[in-house]
Order: sequence, then structure tokens, then C-alpha cells
Amino acid sequence: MSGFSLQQAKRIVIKIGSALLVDEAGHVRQGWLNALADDIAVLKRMGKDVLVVSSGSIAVGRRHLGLAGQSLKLEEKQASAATGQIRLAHAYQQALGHYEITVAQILVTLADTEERRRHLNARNTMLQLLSLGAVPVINENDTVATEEIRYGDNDRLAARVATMVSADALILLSDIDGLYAADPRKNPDAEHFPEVTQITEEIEAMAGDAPEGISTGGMVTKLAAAKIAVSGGCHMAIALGTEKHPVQHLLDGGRCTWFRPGDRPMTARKKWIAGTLKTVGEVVVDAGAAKALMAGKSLLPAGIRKVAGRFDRGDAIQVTDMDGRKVAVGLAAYGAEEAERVIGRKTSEIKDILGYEGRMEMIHADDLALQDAVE
Ligand SMILES: Nc1ncnc2c1ncn2[C@@H]1O[C@H](COP(=O)(O)OP(=O)(O)O)[C@@H](O)[C@H]1O
Ligand SMILES: N[C@@H](CCC(=O)OP(=O)(O)O)C(=O)O
Repeated sequence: MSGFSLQQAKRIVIKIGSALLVDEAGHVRQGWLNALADDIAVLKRMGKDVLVVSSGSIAVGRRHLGLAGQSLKLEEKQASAATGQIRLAHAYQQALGHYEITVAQILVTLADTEERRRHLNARNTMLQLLSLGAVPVINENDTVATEEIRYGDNDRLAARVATMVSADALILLSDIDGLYAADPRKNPDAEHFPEVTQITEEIEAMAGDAPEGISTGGMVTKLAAAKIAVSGGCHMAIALGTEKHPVQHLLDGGRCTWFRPGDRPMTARKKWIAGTLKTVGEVVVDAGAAKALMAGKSLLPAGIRKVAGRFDRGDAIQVTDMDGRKVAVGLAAYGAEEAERVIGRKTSEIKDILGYEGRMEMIHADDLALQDAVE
């Protein structure tokens, strides 16, 4: 299959649906979760970074508020999420704590993933946690999200998280082992697809809704997630999670559907940066810096001669050389005012100038798209 296997992935996001994690009565399936923790511990021992996007707060919380077995209004969902989330977090810490793996909870809203500055903030926190060896457990902040501003399904949220942290693989664990030509609950003979290389209209037409119950989204949101993931250069699998050790099963080459990005991961991300974001400022760099960028390095403040425009941290800016040639587009790690103060200065001087431990780079290599790569 496309030369890609989970074994190769360095950074993996695992999404867990409510139906897997929470039983009909609204209890966390701790035995199942403990087995998933075995899998996560295996991945960590292999040197991989792991992030979990977990649903389940509403399914767990509702029974504590006497809201089991009825359809919920938005404010009841918000209340249930607040009640359930604390229990979910505890269940994860208990499961992963067995392996002395530290769990860190992150609750995000749609705006936290879509607005550039907030996106960058959330991303930095996730990357920081990974660098410290923790496993971030992420969910939508349902308590403050309203219908208009919420994802509602964690499939797309997980895909955004995966692209945010430049993950190589996203695994959507579900109650089904992949995409079929039609919903197998209604059409048991439907064909299973081990691999999808292009999400065509024909493929999209195959997706049905979730069955009645505690899940949301069904195959429709999983395909929407696949589009986000592959366009960000991330491989995505829909895999069966109902048996214990589902990730180990995938590591062993188990059955699932893999969605494959058409491009090399970095190229796709860079295309996203260059193609989607409007630049709101500019930095002019010296010849040494321009050469370093061409070689795939980050842009350090030392190589910047001039800053133009009004931009904030996280905004897209143009990088131009001394002859006015466009070199690259990238996401600024400093706003224009701070950038003015640190340009031309050595990395070791940044802390004294700004009064805090700033970033080493003005634009990190991961956030930089060279002009020739996008034209
Ligand atoms: N073409 C399809 N292929 C596979 N499953 C489908 C398809 N169309 C609809 N489904 C339904 O989607 C369900 C999985 O979605 P969902 O219940 O929302 O999962 P989760 O809770 O894991 O997010 C499957 O159980 C299946 O009934
Ligand atoms: N954020 C919600 C999950 C919504 C959701 O996507 O559920 P699911 O379809 O089970 O993955 C919660 O924690 O209850």
C-alpha cells in the first residue's frame, strides 16, 4: 500500500469515538482504554510522538446530570461535556499513568484551530508537550462552543490537529474497519476499500450518516477529515477500534482504509501556507539568509535587514531578498514590532532584548514555503 506503513510514522494522532470509549450506560470502558494505553506505550517506546483526540465527554457526563436516554439541547450538551470531561481526563491519566506516561488535557474551539495566532499558540503548546514526552489528550471545548462555532464531530478536529502538528499519520478508531462502497449496516455485501488515493465525488457519495446512538458524523465527517488530513500531507486511516489493541493491529498491517496524500507531506503543508494564506507583511533578508532558506533552514533574525507592514505573530509574511526577489512565504514567529527589535541580532541576544525567552527563528523551516516550490 503506497509504500507507507504506520511503522514509519514519527508523529501519530489517534482519534477515539464516543461509541468505543463509553458504554451504553455512560461508563468509560476502562478495560478497553487500558488496552489502548498498552498500544500507546508501544508507540512511545518506538520513539513516536502520540496525540489523542478523544470524544466521549457528553456521553459520559449526561448520566451524572440525569440526562441519559433523551436527545439533548445545546445547553444540556454543554453541561454534560463539562461533567464528563473531568471524568474522561481522569480515565486517561489512570490508563496511561500505568506506564508512567504523563497525560495533558487540551480543549480547543474551532477558532483555536482556524485563526492563525490561536492556531499557532495551540500548536506550540502541543509541540511543547510532545517534546516533554507527554501525551496530549484533546477534545473540543464543548462547554463554550455553540452550534455555529463548533466542529461538533471530532473527526475533523482530529484532522486539524494532525495538520497543525505536522503528524505523519492520523488514525480514526471507529466501530467500522474502513470505508465501504455503502454503509455495511444497510448493505452487508458492500465492497471494502483498503486504500483511497483521491477523494472523488463518487467516493463522497458512498458515505452515510452515523447510526442512531451516541456517535455523530458517521462516514461523512470521516471523509471531510480525510480531505483535511491528506491536503496537509498526513496519511489517514479509518480502523476498527472495537477489539482491544487496535493500534497494534494496524502496526501489524491489519485491515483498514488508508487515505493517502498525493504529495510529499512537507510540500503539501508548504502549499497550504503559500496558497491559502494572504501575506500581510514582509521581511527583507541578506544573501546569506536567502541561501540558508534555499537549503531548507529556518529564517533567523540575524539574517533580516528590514521589516515592512503590520503583522502579528502567526501571520503570513513575504520573504524578499536584497534585490527584491521573492524568496518565500512563511508564518511569522514574532509580530512586526518585536521583529524590528530583534532583526540583525544574534539568537543569544533575543532574551535580553525582549525580556523573555523568545523563539530562535523569525520563521521556522516547517512554516516556510519557498517561492519556487509553490510556483
Ligand atoms: N460507506 C460507509 N462505509 C462505512 N461505514 C459507513 C458508511 N456510511 C455510513 N457508515 C456508518 O458510519 C459509522 C461510523 O461512524 P460513527 O458512528 O460516527 O463513528 P465514531 O463514533 O467512531 O465517530 C459506521 O458504523 C457505519 O454504520
Ligand atoms: N466533543 C464531543 C464528541 C463529539 C464526537 O465527535 O463524537 P464521535 O462521533 O463519537 O467521535 C464529546 O466529547 O462528547
